[in-house]
Amino acid sequence: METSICRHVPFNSIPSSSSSLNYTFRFLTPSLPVSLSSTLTTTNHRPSFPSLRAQQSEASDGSAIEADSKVDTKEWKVRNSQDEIAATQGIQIRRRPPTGPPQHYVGPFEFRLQNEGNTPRNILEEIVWNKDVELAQWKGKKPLFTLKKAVDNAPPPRDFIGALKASYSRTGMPALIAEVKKASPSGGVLREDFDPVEIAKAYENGGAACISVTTDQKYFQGSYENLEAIRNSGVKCPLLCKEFIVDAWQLYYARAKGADAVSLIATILPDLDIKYMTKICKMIGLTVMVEVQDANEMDRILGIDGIKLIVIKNRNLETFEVDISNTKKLLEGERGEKIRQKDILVIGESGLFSPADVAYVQEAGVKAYPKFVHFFMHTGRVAQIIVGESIVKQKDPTKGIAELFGKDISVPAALA
Ligand SMILES: O=C(O)c1ccccc1NCC(=O)[C@H](O)[C@H](O)COP(=O)(O)O
Repeated sequence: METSICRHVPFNSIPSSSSSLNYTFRFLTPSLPVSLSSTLTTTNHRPSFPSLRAQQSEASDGSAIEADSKVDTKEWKVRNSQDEIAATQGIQIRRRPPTGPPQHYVGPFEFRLQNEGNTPRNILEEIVWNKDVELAQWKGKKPLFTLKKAVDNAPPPRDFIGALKASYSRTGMPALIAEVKKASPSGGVLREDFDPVEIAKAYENGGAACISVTTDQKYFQGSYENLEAIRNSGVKCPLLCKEFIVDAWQLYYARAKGADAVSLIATILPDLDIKYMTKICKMIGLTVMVEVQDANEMDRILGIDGIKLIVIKNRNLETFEVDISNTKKLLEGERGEKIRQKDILVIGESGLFSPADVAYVQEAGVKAYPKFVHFFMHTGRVAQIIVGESIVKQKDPTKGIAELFGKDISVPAALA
């Protein structure tokens, strides 16, 4: 193995409060999270910070190579500092492969084996690394300023939360966000004859409140074209763009393609990114939900102001294990109380296949209120669910919804 090194210090042992890291962070991004600072400037698969590059080139006595080397070093430190900040919040997913330091780097704190650890540790990390490469290509083709124009011309955002509440009030059962997805890493290809618009219409006819559309191409065989086609097809249900969002560019793109809502994944995104992305969503009219899978993530998100929708995932994205009691666990005790106080809507997600599963998550987080109060109370309990596999696999997804709920929840013709 090639080495540039004499001693190996594990990544986590680099002092996260080192002045060099803090300096780099402030220098590049006075007010934005590091990961978002690249939104406006990245054009290839490695974030290059042109303004910094320009400054460095001017500062060196005309030596472009030396300047490039310094910039590479700074970029490398910035990327690593991103992961360090995330790690302090319990985030294990590394946003990019931790490639070794640039050739000329002689760091004050660390020496490292080159290429060590450049294999994703799990499927989620692999998806995120791939997203980074994909995004660089997309951004090259559609820079942010062109997207901003497209957002201005997009069909107006619809009331995602209103649709969920209306459905729950109508049926007394969790409002369904029905997922249009062709394949998934855990389930493989779920449906060969996949017509996204037909499936979305079948869901709407079956009583879905909202529709989730997976847009990741490589792992879910989804696309933004599917999202756009459903939006333009006359389907009235508000649309969730189900993506692995790692960059604000994706928010603009989702809105431009007609999305009404997006989901942010706490397993991937540090708090600062979530706060910043939430602000952007508000600006462009997207409803935000944040997905959590454990108590630490739930506590982090409950500490962020302005989050109105929390998705509790029953599938561990790192291991694929499904455990629907996760929803119940995360709503117990003080957490449940805080959710009620903050007026947050909870969505149960993944692994729901039967009326018993739906009833189980519906009961999760329920306090001992009289039944008629439950009927009007959306917060603090699971009054909405996201379901993909169990209904998309059915020959007739409309019937699939009735089977999932154990009854017909479609909107009566007189109300439609
Ligand atoms: O579903 C997967 O295999 C998967 C793997 C890695 C990351 C995310 C994954 N799923 C994303 C989703 O959000 C699911 O599509 C959603 O929870 C619906 O789940 P289900 O009803 O079990 O299809």
